[in-house]
Parts: sequence; C-alpha cells; structure tokens
Amino acid sequence: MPAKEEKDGDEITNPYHIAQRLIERATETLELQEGVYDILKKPKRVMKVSIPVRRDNGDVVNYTGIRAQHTDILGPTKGGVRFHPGVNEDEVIALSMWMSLKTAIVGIPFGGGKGGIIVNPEELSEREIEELSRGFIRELEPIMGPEKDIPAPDVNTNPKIMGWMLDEFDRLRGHNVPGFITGKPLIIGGSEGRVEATGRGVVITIREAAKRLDYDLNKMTAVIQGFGNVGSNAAKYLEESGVKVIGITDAKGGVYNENGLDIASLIEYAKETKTVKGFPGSEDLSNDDLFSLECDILIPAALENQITGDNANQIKAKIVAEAANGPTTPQGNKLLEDNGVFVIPDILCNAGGVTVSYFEWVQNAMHYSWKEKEVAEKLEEKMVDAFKAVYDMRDAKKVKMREAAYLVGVGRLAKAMIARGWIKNWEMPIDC
Ligand SMILES: NC(=O)C1=CN([C@@H]2O[C@H](COP(=O)(O)OP(=O)(O)OC[C@H]3O[C@@H](n4cnc5c(N)ncnc54)[C@H](O)[C@@H]3O)[C@@H](O)[C@H]2O)C=CC1
Ligand SMILES: O=C(O)CCC(=O)C(=O)O
Repeated sequence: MPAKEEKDGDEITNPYHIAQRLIERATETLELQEGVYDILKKPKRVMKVSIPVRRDNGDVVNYTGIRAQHTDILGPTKGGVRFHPGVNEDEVIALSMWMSLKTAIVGIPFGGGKGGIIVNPEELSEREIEELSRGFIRELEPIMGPEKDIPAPDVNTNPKIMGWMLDEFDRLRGHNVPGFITGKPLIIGGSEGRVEATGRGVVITIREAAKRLDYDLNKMTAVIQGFGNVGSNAAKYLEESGVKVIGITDAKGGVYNENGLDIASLIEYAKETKTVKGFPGSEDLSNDDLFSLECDILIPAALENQITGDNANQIKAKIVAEAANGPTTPQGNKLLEDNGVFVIPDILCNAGGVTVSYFEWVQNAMHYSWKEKEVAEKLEEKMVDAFKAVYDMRDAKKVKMREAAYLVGVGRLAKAMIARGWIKNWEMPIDC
C-alpha cells in the first residue's frame, strides 16, 4: 500500500510506510525528479525462503526467512539478520531502506539490506538455532556474497551465529570467504570493536549533541530500553562518559536506581539471568514508567514503535537517542519535536555498528587486522563527521535532526544517481 493512503493525523506504525513517507518528503525538499522517489520507495529485491528444521523431538518445522536488498547504488547491500516472532516483510524492507540511508550518512560504500527469520529463538535449542542459521544461508546463498550482500548481527543474533553462517557459506563456495559476513568471532576474521561499535557510536552522537546544546555529560542522567548488544554497550560508554544511568528495561522487566546502576555488575548479572529484572540494590521498573522517568537522556534500544502518540508527551528527557531502528512513530516524533526534545535519529545514532562492519570487511579484504584502538579512532572520526553533516543540514535548512538526516542520506543517494547517469539535467540544490 502506498504511504500516501494514510492521513497525516493517523498513528502510522507500519515501518515501511514510515520510511517511505520520510524519504518522499526528503525528495520533495530536494526538488528531485519523481523517478528518484520511485527508485527509493521500494527495494530492489526481496527474497522469502522456507527453512525446514528438524526439532530435537524429531518434528520438522518449516520457518520463514526474508532478505530485502533496498539499493546497491553505493555498494553491496549490507545489514543485519534478526530472529524474532514479529519479523515480517514490511519490517525487513523498512530496515533495509534505513540501512541505505545510514551507510550514506556515515559515508561508507555499502547499500542497504536486512534479513530476518520469523521465530522465537527462546523456544529453540542451540542445535536447532544452528540448523536454522545454516538453512537461512543455504537458501539465500545465490544472492549473497562479499561484493553482493553482506549480513551481520541484529536482534537475537550474535557472533556465534555469524560464525555458523560464515561456515555454511564457505562450504557452499568451497573456500573461505571471510568478507561474506561481519560481526563474526575474531578468530575467523571478526574485527576488534564490532561487538561494542553500535553502543559506542550511540554515545559519540550523544556527546556531540551535548556539546552543541551546552550540556555537561557529568551532570546528566539516562534511561535505556533494551539491554542487549546495543543497550548494554551504550550503558557502558555512557557511564564511562560520566552520565548516571538510572533506569533500564528489557523484554522481561526493568530496574531503577536513582543513584545510578553499576553497569559492569548489571552486565554480569544479565548474562547469568538473561534479564536485568531483579538486579540487587535496584527497584523494579516497567517499560511505561521508564519512558516517563525524570531524566536527561532517553535511549530506546529495543524494537520499533516504542515512542508513539500515546506516550511521547510523558517523556521528560531533553535528548532522545534512537539506538534502535525505527523506535519512534511519526506522531510520537511530532510530539517530541513540538516539546523541544532533541532527537538523534536512528539512521545517524546507531550507524556505528555498520561502520565497524565496514572496517571488518576492509580488514578481511586486506587479510590484515587492526587493533581495537585503531578501530575506535576510525569509528570516532566517521561518527563525528556524520553528526556534523546532519547538524549542519539542520541549520542550513532550518529543520529538525530527523529531517536533516533524511536530506543528507537521500541527497547522497541522489548524487550517486547523477554520477551513474540515472538522473540527467539536475544539480543538487544543497551541499550534502
Ligand atoms: N546489533 C547491532 O549492531 C545493531 C542493532 N541495531 C538496532 O538496535 C536494536 C537492538 O538490537 P540489539 O541490541 O542488537 O538486539 P539484542 O537482541 O542484543 O537486544 C535486544 C534487547 O531489547 C530487549 N527487548 C525486546 N523487546 C523489548 C520490549 N518490548 N521492551 C523492552 N525491551 C525489549 C531485549 O530483552 C534485549 O535486551 C534493534 O532495533 C536493532 O535493529 C541498530 C544498529 C546496529
Ligand atoms: O553491521 C551491519 O552490517 C548492520 C547493522 C545493522 O543491522 C543496523 O545498523 O541496523
């Protein structure tokens, strides 16, 4: 369904429609030919596959996997694979569109891709998850590869799963292809700093925002929704930057401590118990209460559509840093902006992950590896430049950060279309 069928006042929660609307608006502001939106509004390719898995009890269950490749105009499509019962085609497409914009904003030579399997991994044994992961790659191998489409971790996937996926791909090709996947274990070509990269990048963008807004991080408090890869690393780097993290929730519950949670101990605790809930020395906290807590920084680091027309007015934070992809609906976003909240949009805020994935791919191509310090320095430079590009666009066009990010992302994709001869007789009206 085209995005235009929804009216402006409606609460739009379909991520595909949200992505389309924002891209369309950017193409209009940039006065691009309609053909540009026609290209960007849908993915270049979507492949849906069946993955039969023999369960431990002998039953066979046929799972559905999806891979969307939005555009490869800047390079091979790139993006994570999530395992979640809520995965659906529109969600995966939207996530692939956001990848295209994200890679353009940080200036790396990748297009946008994303994948998912409709499954609750908590219901599967480790052997079953391995079989499912290998099956996903077997089915999608024809459209993947280091110069075509490169997967990585996302919700409920991790380096161990990337290792299985790489092994399956290598067996199919008959030789080692380390650049096929990123976020893999170090011993088989992973990069130092990839596990931490998204959280680290989130905190760099918060620091850059605080500088511009003249806030002192040492006097700030933060709350985080989601304590997986991204949320836990964001918490760690926030604490290191002097921010007091007072509230955290995950899918099973939440914790609050007005004096600040001890993040290193909480990470250990959550590793053992698979949740932050019940962390000694803290009070219980619900997701609803997290959003309305008195704090300076709110970081949604879980799933889409968490900040909506229903709860955005309750948010007291001065900065919302979107570590998750698509955590805010358009209505929620409007309320945040009307209330003067500084939003660091997802396609900028969480771009640290794919940036270090790019460094991993480069190291694989060189058959060489960098030390963590070098990776962290390179990430710092990319994130600072990306933040500046978006912030400068915000000033130049007198728009909010989200719209500015879309103008930078779509503008750079349009520049590539000019360079490839897809658009003729047109010049960028702004520098991006
Ligand atoms: N892993 C990466 O490098 C990147 C991830 N992202 C995005 O960041 C977000 C989180 O991803 P990861 O940390 O990798 O996933 P993860 O699987 O490691 O962690 C997800 C966390 O969200 C929590 N969660 C799930 N549903 C929830 C709910 N309804 N309420 C509260 N918490 C809930 C889970 O309990 C878990 O703590 C996703 O939107 C993902 O697309 C974005 C860029 C890169
Ligand atoms: O590291 C990557 O390639 C992709 C990470 C990702 O899925 C994302 O940025 O949403």
